Amino acid sequence: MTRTKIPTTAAPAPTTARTTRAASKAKAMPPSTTLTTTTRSRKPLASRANAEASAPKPRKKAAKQAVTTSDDREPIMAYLRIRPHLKSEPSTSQPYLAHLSDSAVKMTDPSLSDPSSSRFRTSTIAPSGSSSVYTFSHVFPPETIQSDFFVKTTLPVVSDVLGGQNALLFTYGVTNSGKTYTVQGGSEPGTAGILPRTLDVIFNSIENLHGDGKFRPVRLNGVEPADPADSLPPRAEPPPELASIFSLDSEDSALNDVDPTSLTLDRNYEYTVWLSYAELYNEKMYDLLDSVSSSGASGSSRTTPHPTSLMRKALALRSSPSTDGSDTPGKYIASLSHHRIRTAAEAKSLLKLGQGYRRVFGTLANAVSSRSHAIVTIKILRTHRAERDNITAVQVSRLTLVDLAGSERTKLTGTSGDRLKEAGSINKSLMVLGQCMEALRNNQRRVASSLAREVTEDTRVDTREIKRRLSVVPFRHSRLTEVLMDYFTGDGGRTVMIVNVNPYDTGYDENAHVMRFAALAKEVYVSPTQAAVQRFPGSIFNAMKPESSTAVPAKKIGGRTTRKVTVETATGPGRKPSEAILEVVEEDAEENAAAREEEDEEPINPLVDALFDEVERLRLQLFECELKCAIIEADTREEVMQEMEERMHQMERVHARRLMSEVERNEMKTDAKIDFLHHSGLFGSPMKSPAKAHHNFTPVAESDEDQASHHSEYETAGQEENEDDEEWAPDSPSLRTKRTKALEQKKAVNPGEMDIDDDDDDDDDLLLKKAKPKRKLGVKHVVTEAEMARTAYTVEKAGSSNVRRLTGRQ
Ligand SMILES: Nc1ncnc2c1ncn2[C@@H]1O[C@H](COP(=O)(O)OP(=O)(O)OP(=O)(O)O)[C@@H](O)[C@H]1O
Repeated sequence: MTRTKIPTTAAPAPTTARTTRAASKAKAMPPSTTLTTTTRSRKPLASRANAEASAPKPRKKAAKQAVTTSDDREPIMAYLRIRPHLKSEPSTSQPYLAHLSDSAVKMTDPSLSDPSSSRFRTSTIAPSGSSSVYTFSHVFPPETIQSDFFVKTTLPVVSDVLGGQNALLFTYGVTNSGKTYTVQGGSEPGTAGILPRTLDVIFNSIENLHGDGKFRPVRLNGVEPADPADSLPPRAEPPPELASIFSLDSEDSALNDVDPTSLTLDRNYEYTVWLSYAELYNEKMYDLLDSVSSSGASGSSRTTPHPTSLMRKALALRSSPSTDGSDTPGKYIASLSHHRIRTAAEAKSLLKLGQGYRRVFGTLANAVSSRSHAIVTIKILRTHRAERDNITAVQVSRLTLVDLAGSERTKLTGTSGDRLKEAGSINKSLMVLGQCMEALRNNQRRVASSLAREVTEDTRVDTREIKRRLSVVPFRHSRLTEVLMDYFTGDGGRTVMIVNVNPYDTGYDENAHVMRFAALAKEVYVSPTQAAVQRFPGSIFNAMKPESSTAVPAKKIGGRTTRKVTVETATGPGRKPSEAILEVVEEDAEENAAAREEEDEEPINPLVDALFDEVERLRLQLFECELKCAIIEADTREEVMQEMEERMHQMERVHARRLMSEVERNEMKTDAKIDFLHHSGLFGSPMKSPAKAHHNFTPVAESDEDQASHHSEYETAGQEENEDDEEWAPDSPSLRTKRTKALEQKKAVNPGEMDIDDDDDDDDDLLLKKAKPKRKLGVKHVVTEAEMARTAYTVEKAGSSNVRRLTGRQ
């Protein structure tokens, strides 16, 4: 195995930790400015965290001098990863995301090019424009391989953590966009995700630098003496009944997929690595490595249902005490188990076990994809070799990796009932995360503009005035933001956001929201240089009780949710299907809410809290209404389209029939006229006697057979057309008979005079009359060849002009 040696950042001197913290606090301000603070006032309400994150604490004097340029602050790093189109998925149209450059993408609303397409749209909110350009720290095209992605996004972070800093890395994106693939990886060799690679790099780097594990991490940043038994993983395999139900396969190729990268570390230090794995499901925090207890399967037959009881407790969040050597307003998950790991393979097995439990509970909840946020925390305890027995010299750094659940597409997944509630919880936590980002960014901007005014106008700005204008950052309105808040308040360390997007078949609107979130997040500034190195003064440490003795409630806690679920076991070829009845007991986390409130240093304002709850409730309602509207809109559009299409077809058929009958009628009329002229002897031969002329005229009124055939034709056409059509059909049999009768009467009254043309009110005949003056029968007249040709041309022209008039063509 070849290893790449990469030098890591130099370890910060432990003695500077406090100074750096203070400086970092001041750095949680707008880009390029910072303000040194010396005092810490207590903040009212829930805004304390916000104020600490964003508000400057200017000294009353020399505020101007305190404003200095800072180059060590950076915005949240935002990386975009575009998911490739999978062969297993149906081929779709072009992606709506175009890769412009290494840092920019263009998103084009597909409904603009294909208005009938509804698969992309789930919202009735109009898009802001036809296309938008979004910029990121780096954009990774679909063909990016896992190792390249890891080196560019995560390796620097791992280096920081080994160097004594904290870091947060989280993935954000809609369902099916590739978040889990990015974090955990695929099943093919070489497709390990950033989490297993991180473990590989850590253990490659600390080879021969392992500490003896005398101390273990506790709370957010604390340490305590380790119990020798605690330092071993609790169990390497899941309970047998769960393994049989869900076929957890230990022969996973992902476990053997090892990243060879190694970082160069300071060899004066010894390291121990600790792992915890929690999930946030329905706004409740669970320990995935220590929260499932199983009473063994009682049934002996595989075909008969056997009861299994699964119990897990929701864990509370508590404020990190300042005695842990940090005044970071952070929260930690009380009673979350930390497991010491010695090899990367051990860590991967533990994670696999946790994923198995996550999958178990996810399956019990009928989830088809990750419906919970997974939080993996790797803590590294570093001790100088010269002080390996001194607990006060232990430094703690942590890397938190969060695989966020995708936002639910209610329209496309038909979410309802419990699923809607679950989706509501996910959306709530993601929404609050977005709100926090927005509030932090706005606060930082306000502070920046106030300080800029102070510098340019050389006037002192009232600090209280600045604080008043800062908005509350609602960290406490979701467990997710609560547990991550110390990263966003400026003290946490480097924060990396990975945005996953599937530009093929997921909701355009949802992806547009994700992009907007990313755009917002990368404008929030954090302090990557803040060393989370902790040194504990002996007096402080001795005054503290171990977390395990205070945090773990010994008594049985009420308020549990118990439900029975029937699960069909995994079946394979030759295996009979079997069922298992699982009793799932979930302790209600609300039980601990009172204790949680007690722990908070200051009570929250109930009015503000209630207002926030109301805002969240209304937003959720708005979201649901939008989805309902989208569904109704889509259905209505489809109905209207179908109706319109049907009408258009009908009109097309009617017009086609009209046109045909008109053309036929004109042809017949023209033929009849020419025949009439022939029979009346006007073409080419002298006019015969009037009696003969009359005799010759008669056949023009068609034979009975012809009349019958015409009659049936018109009847058929008449059935299909409007009644009006019959009126203006001048050659209808009835009209023809009338005309013949009138002609005969006229002849009887005045046999010497008879018009050749009797259809005076017809346009065509008018034209014909113009071309050919009336002639009296009995007058000897020879029609010349030129006259005949002119007449034929005029008749033809009249017929085609009629056709043009009907079809509307020129
Ligand atoms: N970069 C990639 N290369 C190849 N396949 C990928 C890639 N990203 C994702 N996939 C595949 O796409 C599918 C969905 O990915 P994944 O499960 O990671 O999505 P997700 O965002 O975690 O979804 P959910 O939030 O519902 O859990 C999986 O089959 C995964 O293997």
